[in-house]
Order: sequence, then C-alpha cells, then structure tokens
Amino acid sequence: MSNQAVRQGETDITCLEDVAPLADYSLMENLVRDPDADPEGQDHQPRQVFSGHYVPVRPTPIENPAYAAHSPELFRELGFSDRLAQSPDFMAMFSGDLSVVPESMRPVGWACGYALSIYGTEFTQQCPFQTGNGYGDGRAISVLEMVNNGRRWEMQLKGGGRTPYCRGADGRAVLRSSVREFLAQEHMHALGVPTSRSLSLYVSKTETVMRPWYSEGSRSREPDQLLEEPVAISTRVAPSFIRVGQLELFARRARQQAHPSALGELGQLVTHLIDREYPAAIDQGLPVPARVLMLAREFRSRLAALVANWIRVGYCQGNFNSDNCAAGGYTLDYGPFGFCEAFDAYFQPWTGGGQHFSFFNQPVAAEKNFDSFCSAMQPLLVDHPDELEQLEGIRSEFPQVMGTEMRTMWAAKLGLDEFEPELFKQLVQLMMETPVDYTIFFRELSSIPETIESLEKGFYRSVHEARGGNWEGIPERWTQWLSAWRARIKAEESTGSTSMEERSRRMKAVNPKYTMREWLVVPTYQKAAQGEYQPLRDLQAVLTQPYAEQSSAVESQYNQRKPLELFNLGGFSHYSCSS
Ligand SMILES: Nc1ncnc2c1ncn2[C@@H]1O[C@H](COP(=O)(O)OP(=O)(O)OP(=O)(O)O)[C@@H](O)[C@H]1O
Ligand SMILES: [Mg+2]
Repeated sequence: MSNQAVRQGETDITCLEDVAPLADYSLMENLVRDPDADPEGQDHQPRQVFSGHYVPVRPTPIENPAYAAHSPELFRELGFSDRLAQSPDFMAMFSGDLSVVPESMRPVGWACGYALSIYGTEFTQQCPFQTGNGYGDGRAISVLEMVNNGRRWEMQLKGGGRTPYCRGADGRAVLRSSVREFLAQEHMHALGVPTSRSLSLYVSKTETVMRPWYSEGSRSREPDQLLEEPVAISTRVAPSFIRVGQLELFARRARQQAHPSALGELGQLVTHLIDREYPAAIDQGLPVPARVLMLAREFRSRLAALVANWIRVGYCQGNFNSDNCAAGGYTLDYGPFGFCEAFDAYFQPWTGGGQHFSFFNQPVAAEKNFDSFCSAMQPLLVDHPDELEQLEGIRSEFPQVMGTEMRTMWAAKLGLDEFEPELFKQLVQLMMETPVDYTIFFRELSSIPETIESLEKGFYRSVHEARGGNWEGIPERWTQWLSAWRARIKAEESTGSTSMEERSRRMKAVNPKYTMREWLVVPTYQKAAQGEYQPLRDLQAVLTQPYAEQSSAVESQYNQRKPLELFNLGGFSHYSCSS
C-alpha cells in the first residue's frame, strides 16, 4: 500500500498485514544491542546490562485480552481503520503477543536502560544492584517503529511484562493506571501540548495483580489496602522514547570510562536522538560539537515551551525526574500526574513527590532536568573548550528562556498583549485564597465579563469556609481585580486593533473548557474493571475536544467543580504511584 494512498484516505489499514510494509527496523542498525542479551528476547530476569543501547525482549501477553479503547484521532493520523483496533492479529500484537506478526515484522521487542537524577542530583540507589546497570524500561517494551506519510512513530507497550530492568517487579500495569495514561495522552494532544500519544488499550479478562490502593472513602495519605486489579496494556506512540535519564546513563559510563565503547555509545545515542526528534532542526552533516550545541538550544526551547504549556492547562507532572523527561521535549510518563482543579500553586497530587515537583515549581524542576541534560552532553565536548563554554552559556540561560515562555503564556491566558506583573500577582493571590477552579475560572474570564457573576461559577466558597476563611470581602476584591484587568484590556485596545470578540476568541483557544478531573476518571476505570467501557469512551470523546463548547448534556456532566466531599479523598485528590 503506498503512503500516497494512505494520505489521501483512499485506503484503510485494516489488519497487521497492511501495517507490515510500514515497519522500519533501522533503529537496530543505528544502535548497539546489549552483547549479553538473548537475541530471541527471552530475557525477563532482573540483571545488570553493562553496555549497548537496547535489550531485545519478547513481551509477555496478557491473558484473554479484551478491547477497551483506541484513539480514533491517532488511528486517522496513521491511516489505520478503526476496525483494526478489534482485528484479532492487531489486538494480539498490542496485548503483547508478537507470535502473530507477519513474517516481515520482528517477533521481538526491545527495552532500554536509563539513569535517574532527582531534581538534578544523580542517583543509583533505585537500581537493585546499586550500580545503575539494572534500571530502565521495567515494563515498557517497544514493539515497532513505523514510517508513514514521512512521519516516524515508535510504538511501546506499557505493562508488557518483565524485562531485565524490572527490578523484581511483575512488569505489569493495572487497568486503573492504564486508563489514566490512555486518556491523559490524547487529552494533552487535543490541548495542543506535546505528548506521547495513545494508540490502544486492552485489558485482561482473567489476569490480575495485587496493588496497594485506597479503600472506599479513605482519607489516608498512603493506600490502606491491597487491591486485586485487572492488568492491561496500553500502547503509547512517539517519535522516540529517549529520556534525559537515558543520555545520562551513557554519559555516566563515558565519564567513568566504564568500558571502551562508552563514549562512542553516547555519541550514537545523540545521533539517534537528533534523527528521531530533531531531523528538521539539526543537520546531521555538521560536526559533533556543533550538533550538540544546536541540540541543547533546541531542547531548551522545547522544554521551556512544554512546561509553560503544562501550566497553561493545569497539568502537574508530580515526578519530573530526568527519567520522566523526554529528550524530544514532550510529556512522558502519566503516572504521578494530575490536573489542577481548585487552584493551588503548590498542587501536587502524587504522595511520593515533594513540593519541588509541585505545579508552579515545574519551571525550576525543568531547569534541573536541563542541567542534567547538559551534564550528559559534556563528555562529547571534552576536547572542545570553546563549545564547552558555549554549552555552559546555554545551560545558564535556561531561567531567562523559561521566564519569557511563562510571561508569554500568562499574557495569552489573560488575553493581554503584554504580561502585567502586578495584575498577575494579585490574581494568583486571589485564585489561591478563594480558591478558584483553574479551568472554569479562565474559561469564564475568556468571555471578558463585565461583572464577576459568571466567574463565581468557578469559586470554591465552601472550601474557603471549610478552611476557616471568611468570605466577606472576597467578591469585592474580585470585582476590583476584574475592573483593573478590563482597564488594561481597554488600554491595549486603544493602541492596537484587536477587538473584544477577537480577544475573547483567542482566550478561548488557550483556556480549555474541559479538563481531566480525576473524580470523573475514577468511575470510568471502575466500570471498565467490570467490562463496561462506554463511560471511558464517553469521557475520552469529551476530553479530546477540550476547547469546544460541546452539548448541554456534556456540559452539565463534565464541566463541574469538584464536589466538596471528594477533597482529600485517596485516589481522587491524591494518590500513590502504585500503578
Ligand atoms: N510493575 C512494574 N514492573 C516492572 N517495572 C516497573 C513496574 N512499575 C514501575 N516499574 C519501573 O519503575 C521505574 C520507575 O517507575 P515509573 O512509575 O516512573 O515507571 P513507569 O510508569 O513504568 O514509567 P514510564 O511511563 O516512565 O515508562 C521505571 O523504570 C519502570 O519501568
Ligand atoms: Mg517513569
């Protein structure tokens, strides 16, 4: 089937035989296989991997898979027919059974090692061998790279079974966490935030695992029971899954001269990263030092823009370690995340993450990851003092680049041409004190109201009062703030040409109406565990058009403040990462 035909939508890809011609295995040629690995991929015991970029691993299929959901949007982009999601061979492959693939495709996937830095500090303790050689994709297994319409995609099963990096764990993901990741990726994409994407979600009808989780109504911080949950495999898709932590692993080995090819392997990985994530921006023909500097600049721009986008849409990556920071500058690892509802600058839904990974501190966490990235580039520049100095300059300017992104983002969110620090400061204080529903507030503000009446839809007065606050004076302060904001808009209007309608339209394009509220997600995975997938698909449909007004039925069900009784509830307001 020609790519031309796919592009024009004349033909559909309806079975794996149609996918097979698009498969591309050049990764295997560009990168180095772990020389100790079993080429057949029967490599499921925790062990140290000393060198090479990837380990061939055969996924472990989940038992009796059932189709739960797929992403129609991504399927369309790939030229896949919706029917493919439920075709037996596709379903088998993406629930972990590679024995079904056509002959031209490889029945073995691959897993990669990576290192970890937390907030810029290098760690090896999380590795069972305390060396860092046993840490990496413990349950994520890539199964395919394909090129379609000139775009390249890597497909990775999450929960596909044990790999050498599994650290003794089961290599599985439960339905609950798979549903969350599945929904979040497509929601973020629809919000216009760079992200890994969701291809498909299959759940086992019979296989379960035990995970710590919250009992009904529990307000305890950590899970208070062991829950038996169905296992699932969601497949995520991105140009590559290279993380800052992965570059670090190879840089640490190069620094320590762990083996003779260590520096060479770092260079190969960087070349591969540029090829997969930055082909248009960086000419591979340039000498290594020039490429490294361009990469650092490009990644800096992407990372800063990404984090500004996160804050724009209320997203908090509660565990923004270097191993959860994609070197392509997109969002990765939807486990310890959440979307801010009642505004809190220190919002952090993951109980294992500290304030350093809280909502408004994400720009600083990004800076720490960027530092780790730059350290990982240094071994490639040891013989180039000028370039090393330039790299240091690129590194040290991260806060300025980030600051510019943030000011631009806040100005856009507030419908202003220019960022206004004083107005912003007052706003954050008021949003925090009230508190406001982050999404409802900015969406209502986007209609540029004359009074605060419509904004009140987003006020959590009962939360304010439950915290012992006095409501008196709050509405008046909002009225004052609103008039100061409107005055600013009027002032800009008098000098520019943007009409109120145009300004409102622009604001609605950056301030979504619908957000992924955890209390709306919980019932969807609970129902899915009983074999009822429609609520999940309904929520998916809503979250993949977050800027659209949608119907009044959708509005009354999904555009609501979080109910008071769900505050501080385990699994709703906070969660451990037991995924
Ligand atoms: N059930 C599991 N079996 C094996 N390894 C696991 C399991 N759960 C987590 N891990 C591994 O633990 C490490 C840290 O956990 P984290 O929650 O970041 O992983 P994850 O959600 O699997 O990751 P990601 O989305 O980043 O691939 C990862 O290297 C991951 O592969
Ligand atoms: Mg992770």
